[in-house]
Amino acid sequence: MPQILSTSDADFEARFATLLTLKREDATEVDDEAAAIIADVRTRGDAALVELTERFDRVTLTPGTLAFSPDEIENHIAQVSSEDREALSLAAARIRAYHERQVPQDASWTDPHGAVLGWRWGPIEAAGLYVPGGTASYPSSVLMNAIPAQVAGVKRLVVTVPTPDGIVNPLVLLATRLSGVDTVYRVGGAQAIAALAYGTETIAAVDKITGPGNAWVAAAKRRVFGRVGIDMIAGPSEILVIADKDNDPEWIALDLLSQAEHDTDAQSILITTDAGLAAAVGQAVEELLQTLDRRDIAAASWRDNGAIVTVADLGEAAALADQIASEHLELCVADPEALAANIAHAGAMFLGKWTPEAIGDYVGGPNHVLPTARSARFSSGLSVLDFMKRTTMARMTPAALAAIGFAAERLAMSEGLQAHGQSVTARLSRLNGPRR
Ligand SMILES: NC(=O)c1ccc[n+]([C@@H]2O[C@H](COP(=O)([O-])OP(=O)(O)OC[C@H]3O[C@@H](n4cnc5c(N)ncnc54)[C@H](O)[C@@H]3O)[C@@H](O)[C@H]2O)c1
Ligand SMILES: N[C@H](CO)Cc1c[nH]c[nH+]1
Ligand SMILES: [Zn+2]
Repeated sequence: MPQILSTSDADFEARFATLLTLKREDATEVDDEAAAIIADVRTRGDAALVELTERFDRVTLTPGTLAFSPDEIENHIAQVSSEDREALSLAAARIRAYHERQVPQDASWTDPHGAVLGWRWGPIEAAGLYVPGGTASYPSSVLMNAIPAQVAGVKRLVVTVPTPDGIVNPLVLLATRLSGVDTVYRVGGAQAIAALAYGTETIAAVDKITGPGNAWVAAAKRRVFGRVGIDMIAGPSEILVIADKDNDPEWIALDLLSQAEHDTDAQSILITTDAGLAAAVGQAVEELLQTLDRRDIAAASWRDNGAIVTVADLGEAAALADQIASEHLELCVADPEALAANIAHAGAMFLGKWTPEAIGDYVGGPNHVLPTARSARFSSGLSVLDFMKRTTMARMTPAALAAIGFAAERLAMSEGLQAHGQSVTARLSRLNGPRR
């Protein structure tokens, strides 16, 4: 059974606080396991990758077969049906059009003293894109990672993807072709993150790692941050649906299950103002669960991490939503824009009952690599900006230096940093002659 809560319950606060801690995403044991895997890959490189891939994905590789060869890629792609090609191309086109609007502008201006100031944007050089593949395959995640990177102008794009039992979805490889990926490595989990961060004999280290994954992937990304950049913590999926009484319980139940079926560590929560809808959705979830191929995963996620919360009004719902800061937030209410205006924290919002979260997973256009485990309180979904850096620019003229340099001298003196101050003084002296 999922958690059944009401804000009118005497123990609501305590139970809600527990709900916020249910996900295993940052559990200590997962973190310890990820740390051990990273240390192993750092020490033993390819040999560790080969061994860990055999242990976790049941695939026997050699350093020479860690990467898909161009011929293998072509042979897999040849199997893709025209219907699947068309669907993937439509998704790619919409994702590209959305992300092209994110390209930032350089800026440059002359201030009143004549100093030229501004900033310049440029791409990072090499990105490692993690594409999950442990229990499901994610061609859509290839597009969501690689298209913003390509739009940003990243020079080297590599993908790592686990291939359990040696199986790869050919659409994953087609997606890499559609989005400018240079190399695809069949490695997953914390070991893939370690290889991208530290490099091995075969896999060259990258500057930044992006992409979603399970709890081990998320923990590994946390750990390698600093050695390389990371986009965010994009761990096991989450959905929060806020619904009023005018909803079809089956639609809401399917939306909750759409994220529960990703992972036993996923989390699906319904907040509703209507007790009748709460009960009907609870029942619909139980019935629909039985029809899903991935019912074992979805049932475990719903049972262990799921919740149905009844609230007095949408104001209460908004306040709880900000605390949950869910990866996905569906607003199935009469005036979703008004409710959205009251909520600050969510990875992505889906407005109105005709916008199922799954549209955002595939073809909406916005990115589906999104912050989880409450990190939407301080981070955003993947974008072109994640693959770019901003460098500030400043050019002083003698007049500008003469006008503002004295303040730098004073501040340097107060910090006790003599060379700083003198680097300004030396120039001012040239302008004005030595000062007494
Ligand atoms: N937040 C997002 O933006 C987003 C987007 C898409 C998918 N996801 C999430 O991605 C995840 C995909 O998970 P997945 O498992 O299918 O694929 P995955 O590729 O993330 O993980 C598979 C790998 O996990 C490692 N692993 C599994 N069990 C382990 C263990 N006991 N110890 C150490 N390592 C272990 C293995 O190396 C395996 O190759 C799901 O949680 C899904 O919800 C999140
Ligand atoms: N819902 C996932 C993000 O949490 C993304 C995805 C890809 N395919 C299906 N779903
Ligand atoms: Zn999904």
